[in-house]
Amino acid sequence: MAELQSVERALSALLDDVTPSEIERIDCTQAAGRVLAETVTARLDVPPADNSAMDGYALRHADAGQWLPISQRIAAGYAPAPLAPGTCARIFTGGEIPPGADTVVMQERVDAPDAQAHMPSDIAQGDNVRRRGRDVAAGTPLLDAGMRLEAAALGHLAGQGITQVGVYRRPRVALLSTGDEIVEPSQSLAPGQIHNSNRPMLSRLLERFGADLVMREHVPDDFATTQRLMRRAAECADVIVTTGGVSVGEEDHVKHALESLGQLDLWQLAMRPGKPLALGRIGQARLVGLPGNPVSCFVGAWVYLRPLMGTLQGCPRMTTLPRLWARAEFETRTQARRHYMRVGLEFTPAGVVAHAFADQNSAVLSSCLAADALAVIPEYTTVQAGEQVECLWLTD
Ligand SMILES: Nc1nc2c(c(=O)[nH]1)N[C@H]1C(S)=C(S)[C@@H](COP(=O)(O)OP(=O)(O)OC[C@H]3O[C@@H](n4cnc5c(N)ncnc54)[C@H](O)[C@@H]3O)O[C@H]1N2
Ligand code: MOO
Repeated sequence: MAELQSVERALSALLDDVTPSEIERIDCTQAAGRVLAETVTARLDVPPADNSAMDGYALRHADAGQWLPISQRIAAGYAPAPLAPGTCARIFTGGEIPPGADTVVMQERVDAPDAQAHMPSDIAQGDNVRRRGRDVAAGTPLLDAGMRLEAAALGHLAGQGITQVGVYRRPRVALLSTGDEIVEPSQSLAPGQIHNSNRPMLSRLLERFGADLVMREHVPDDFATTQRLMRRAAECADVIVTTGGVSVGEEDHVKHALESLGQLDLWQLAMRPGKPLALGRIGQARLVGLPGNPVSCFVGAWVYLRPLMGTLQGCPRMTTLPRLWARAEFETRTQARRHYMRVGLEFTPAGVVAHAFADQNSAVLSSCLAADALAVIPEYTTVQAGEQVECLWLTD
């Protein structure tokens, strides 16, 4: 039997000479979830001028403790006039501080019976003034290359009046589902058949990882068709993901087709689930051959496809999953394969607790439903309930 390869070895074989795809300029309205390919420098101060943090009155701090005539009214959106000495200005949240004023008093603290207002004396200079450039100063770095553009980053870009950004092209992925027994969810099952549950599950995970799914095909269990569809996939995709057909059976054609078209880099891993996982390449395209069992696909996607998508998109954060320690609410024992157990995490005041779904068989997709993390149980280890286990947090 072939020697089992470590997950680390497989990851380095998979990622070693992978470089980020080309850069494209896109509209910010289309940029959610994309990976920034350039450092963005702020060109504007945010806020662009000193403004009020409260509805109230703007004054010179030197005039605190006095009755002051109200010389102007400043709503947000309008340019103020300079503040006449010895007066105050009615001002609203977001209104620009008039030249000459340096402090705002919230209206709840002000007695203003008619056109005059009494300012309290216990105020500090600068109170309730949001200074120009407090959030972002023009000329400073705003966003770093390699970050995924999510809500706050998109808000920051808009705050700068930026409408286009350079991002890495999304990796093109071909998803091939092998197996004569596999039928679409819309079809009813004949004896021996099962529905294709891996395809929608992997499609969703790949989309979360930033992939552009350019081909989805069912591949029957014959060598010539497997070879033909894999060749076609290599022509249109950066990454070919196959499911099933990588084990040792006579109907497992993926490895042979891969060897005939390109090269098999690595096969047979010391991990559970996912032992027969195959890695290789056809021309420029990478191939990740996931075992057919749904849990092997789910775990394989998090452990291999996420780092691959991250590397292709120039996003270092996606190449590893965040790790945390949790108290095991279960017992388990491993042999020669490292076990990636699906666990739900409970965040308690006393720490994080990991609950494992009772049936951890690789054909039992139910174990992934409430999985927040993969508890990584090393080879030849016994875990007792109450012990700490290291978990990989399943986050985009
Ligand atoms: N003699 C041996 N047999 C097996 C070994 C072994 O070492 N020696 N390894 C076992 C392990 S571990 C795994 S994992 C499986 C993986 O085999 P394959 O990758 O060739 O996958 P298939 O046989 O095609 O399918 C496995 C299982 O998953 C079901 N499946 C496949 N595709 C889908 C899909 N798209 N949606 C839902 N379910 C799917 C398929 O019907 C099978 O039940 O091999 C073991 N055998
Ligand atoms: O390696 Mo298989 O995925 O354990 O069942």
